[in-house]
Order: sequence, then structure tokens, then C-alpha cells
Amino acid sequence: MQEESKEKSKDASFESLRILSERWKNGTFSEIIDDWKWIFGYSARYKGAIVFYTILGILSTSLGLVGSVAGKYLIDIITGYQIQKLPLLLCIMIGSTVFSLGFESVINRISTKLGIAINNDIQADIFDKIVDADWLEISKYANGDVLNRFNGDIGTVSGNAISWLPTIIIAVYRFIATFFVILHYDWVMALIAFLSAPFLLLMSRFMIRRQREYSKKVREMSSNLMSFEVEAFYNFDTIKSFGIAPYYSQKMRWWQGLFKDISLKYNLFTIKTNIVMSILGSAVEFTAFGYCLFRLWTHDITYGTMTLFLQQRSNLSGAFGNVISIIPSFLNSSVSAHRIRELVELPKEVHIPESAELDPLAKDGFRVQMHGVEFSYIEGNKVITRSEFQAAPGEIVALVGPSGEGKTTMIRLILGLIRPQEGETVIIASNGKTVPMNAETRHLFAYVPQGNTILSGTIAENMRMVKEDATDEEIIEALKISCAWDFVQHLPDTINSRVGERGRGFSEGQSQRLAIARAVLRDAPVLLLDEATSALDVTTERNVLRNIIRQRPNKTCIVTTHRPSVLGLCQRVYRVMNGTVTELDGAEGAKMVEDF
Ligand SMILES: Nc1ncnc2c1ncn2[C@@H]1O[C@H](COP(=O)(O)OP(=O)(O)OP(=O)(O)O)[C@@H](O)[C@H]1O
Repeated sequence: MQEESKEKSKDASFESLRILSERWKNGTFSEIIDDWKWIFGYSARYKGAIVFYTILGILSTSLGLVGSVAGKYLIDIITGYQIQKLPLLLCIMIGSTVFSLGFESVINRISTKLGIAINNDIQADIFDKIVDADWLEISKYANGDVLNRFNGDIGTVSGNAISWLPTIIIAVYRFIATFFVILHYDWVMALIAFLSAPFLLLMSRFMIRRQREYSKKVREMSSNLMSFEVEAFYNFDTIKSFGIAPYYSQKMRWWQGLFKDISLKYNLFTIKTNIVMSILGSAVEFTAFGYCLFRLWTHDITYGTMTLFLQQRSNLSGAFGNVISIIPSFLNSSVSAHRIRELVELPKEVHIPESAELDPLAKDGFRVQMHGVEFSYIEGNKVITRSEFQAAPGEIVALVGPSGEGKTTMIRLILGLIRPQEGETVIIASNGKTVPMNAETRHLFAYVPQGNTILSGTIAENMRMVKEDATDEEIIEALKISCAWDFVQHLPDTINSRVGERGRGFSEGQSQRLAIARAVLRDAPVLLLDEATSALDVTTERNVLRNIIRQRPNKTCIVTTHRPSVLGLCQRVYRVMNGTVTELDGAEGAKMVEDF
């Protein structure tokens, strides 16, 4: 019977342990651990430097202690008039201070170097991962948000990834070493100093959760603010031309207000936490001070020992301060790591290695084909239904139809940026080799999207973006094909003339011709033009398309357009409407031209 009750109480204590650990797990603790495991992946690359950093920190702490003990003896010597030991103690004090300073400077240098290295490492990795993320998933994030995570969050992580472990180790060493030095002279004093320890317990689970919540909210709000700023600056011309600058100015202040509110709430929380900590710290401080005065009054300790005690008590608080202050940065880092991981862990693009087998057949051109394709961005809302499509080498194929019916979606399917939920989108080589569209087939395409895609720099730099080693002659040839040479040849610096961001300094039609020249220079077997000739006059538009096919008779050219002028040049015309892609026969095509 007794055995049974013993067994039961043992079970109960295990049960409460299990519940306790589960509660920790249910909170944010497991998330924090996961986020830090991820950060460790990066810190681990700098193991050697971290160990060196820690050793220097321990040496510097030890020398600080030696200096303090020497200080105690110095005071005792002066108050006891034992002048002969003075030079030795002075040497120890000055030596330990100088070395300690030297070590700290090296630590500072190493931590800065490591911080930059880890920041660059994470940024480079994340950049590659974002570029390789599934298009649909990454396009759910606003540019400003991605930018904020890329700069702000990575900065927070790299600032702490290297330093937090050495800081804790050095602080714990400092605490233990100081405790033993005090214990050596007076155990009661050591006990009082040890009372600082319960401070750590104050960082209860509740506080950790609050801290993490605040940190998360501040980061999110900062992302929202940056998204707003990026969007506003990107659309500066529109804002000005609509005369809505005052509205944007007001909206900017509104976002700033929200950011200020949450930052101040976080700040208040931090102040309250600090007040509680400081009150407790001061209580211990005063107790220690009172005890020292009492022992001095009863002649149990010397002036030197009292100075040592008081100095080391604050050293002990300093060590705690370090550990305590590392907790908020530890939590902030985990929040930032979490936000970066959200991007990193997005599904990747599909890569099909056998796509490389298509490369040697590029000169014969490729057929682009879709069969039974169904696609929806959002479940239940089909944009493309049971659709067939094909474009052969040497053909210009048009996708026409009302706005918002799915022409660009078709281009995205062809590029393999999105994948059909049903059916297949494939590229077929002259020998019959068929590969589904994926990230590895994309280099077989040259794509001119809607909108101005010219970057700041010279015309030649814009061209060499797609072909690094292009000669001036090749660039001029591409400009001639796209009818851009007509105006570039009259510029004072011709191809070395400067272009502003988004083609500033050039007309919309000129920018479009430059964008087409860039695609021509890329010399890919399949050319995709998404409303890329919309700003050109009819004659230029036709000339551009004719030149492209003449230059590379095996090129497959797919254009989306609202303009009838192009249709006469096309071997095939598809109408994208009401979710279906239908090939139009000659009569329907002619009717379509009239309807435009
Ligand atoms: N990233 C996206 N997420 C969700 N829905 C989208 C997305 N992109 C487009 N759509 C929806 O898909 C439909 C087709 O859009 P798409 O851009 O393909 O049309 P379009 O025919 O090219 O239009 P336009 O001629 O105006 O350029 C639209 O209803 C649009 O709202």
C-alpha cells in the first residue's frame, strides 16, 4: 500500500515536470530555440574566432580582478605605511590595466570584423534564397517588407550572433571569479553579493513573452512603414501629377504615429523592467555597503578590503547586467531570425536538371506548348481553364483579349514562374525532347515585361546586364533590330549615354525599344513581349517584329497585345477570355482586328 502511494507521488512529480516543460513549449520558447538554432548555423562558421574572442574576454576579466586586488593591497600599504612594496603593486596595477585595455581593444576589433562578415554572409545567402523562391509565394510580400527584413533584421541578427555566447561565458566567469575573490576575504559579504542572483529569475516566462511580442510588433510596424515609403518614392510622379502629395504626407505621419506608439510602449515596458531590477539591485548594494561600514567600524576589515568588496560587488552587478541585457537582444535576434526564416523557408522554384539537354539544340529553336492547362492564383478562382496553346520556331504568336483576362498569366506559365494545377506547359526541342517549364528552362527565354524595366546607368550597361561580354558592335546591332539606334546614334555619347532610373530621360516608346534591344542581345531562342510595343507607332512596331524574325529565323516569338496592327504579322492568334485560351481562325482574327 505504502509502495503504491510512493509510486503515485513519483508519477505526480513527473507529471508536473512534464506539464511545466509543456507550458514552456506551448509558449514562445520552442520558437526562440528554433530561431537560435538557425542563427547558430551561421555563428558555427566562425567557431575559431568566437573561441579566441572568449579567451581574450576571460583574460581581460582576470586582469581586471588582479588590478582590483592589487588596489586593495595598495590602500592597505598606504594606510599602514609599508612603502617598500609600493613600486611592485603600482607596476601590477598599471600592467593589468594596460593589458586589459589592450585585450578589450582587440575584442572590439574582432567583434566588428565578425559582425560585418556574418552580416555579409547572411545577406548573400538570403539574397540567393529569395531569388530562388517560388514566384507566387515571394510576390505576396511587399518590396519594402522584404527590404526591411533584408537590412534591418539581418543587421540585428548579425549584431548578436557572434557576441552573445562569449558575453554570457565571460559574464559567468566574471561572476564566479569575483564571487571567489570576495569569498576568500569574507563569506558573509560573498553571500550578500550572491543575492543578486535571483534577478535573473525576474526575467520570467511572462516577461520573455511580452518582450518578444513587443519586439515582433516593432519590427512589423517598421516593415509597414518601409513598404509605404518604398511605394511612395517609386510612384513619386503619379503622386505629384494627381496632386495627392498632401494626402501621402498625412499618411506618412499616420504610419509614423503608429510606429511611434508601439516603440514608446516597448520603451515603457523596458523602463518598468529596469526600475524593478534597479530597485532590487540598489537594495543589495546598500546592504553590502552597510555591512562593509559595520565591519570596518568593528575593525574586522581594512580600508583596502572594503574598497575591494564595494568594487567587486559592483563588478558582480555588472556581470549580471551583461547577462540581463543580453536577454532582450537575444529575444530581438530571435524575432528577426524568425522574420528572415519566413523568407528563407518559402518553397523553392522547381529545377529540372535534364533541362540542360535542350541547350545544344538552341539553334534549331523550340516549340512552346500547353495542354489541358488549368491555373488559379487563389483556390476556386480559375484564371485559365482547360487551355491549349502552341508556338513554333519562326512564328510570331499573339495572345489577345480584354484586360485582366490572363495574358500575362499565360506568359508567367510559359516562363515557369507559376505552374499549372492541371495539364502541362512544356518546351519541345527539334529532336522531340520535351521538358516541363521550370527554373532551368528560363534561360532559353528573353522576356520584356510590361512597364519600364530600364535601370539607371549607361545604355551599354543596361545592355550588358544580359550579356556581360557583348561588344559595342553587338550592342549597336541589337539597337538597330529594335529600332532604338534611330535615336541612340544621335545622342552625344551614343551607347555610353546615361539613363535615369526606370528610363528617366527617355520617352516611354524609346525605353520600350531599349528594353527590346536588351532582349534581342540576350539572343534567346524564345522571345516573350508582354505589351512591350504598346508605346510604339504602328510602323516602328511592325519593323521591330520583322527585324527580330529576320535576324533569327528560328526564333519563337510570343507577344501579348491590345493592338490590331501586330495581328497581321502573326502566324497564330489566341484569344484569352473568360478563363479560356482559344485559337482564332483567319475570319475570327480579322473580326478581332475590327473589334479593337
Ligand atoms: N499575383 C497574383 N495574385 C492573384 N491574382 C492575380 C495575380 N496576378 C494576376 N492575378 C489575377 O489574374 C487575372 C489575370 O491577370 P493578368 O495579369 O494575367 O491579365 P492580363 O490579361 O495580362 O491583363 P492586362 O491586359 O490588363 O495586362 C486577373 O483577374 C488578376 O486579378
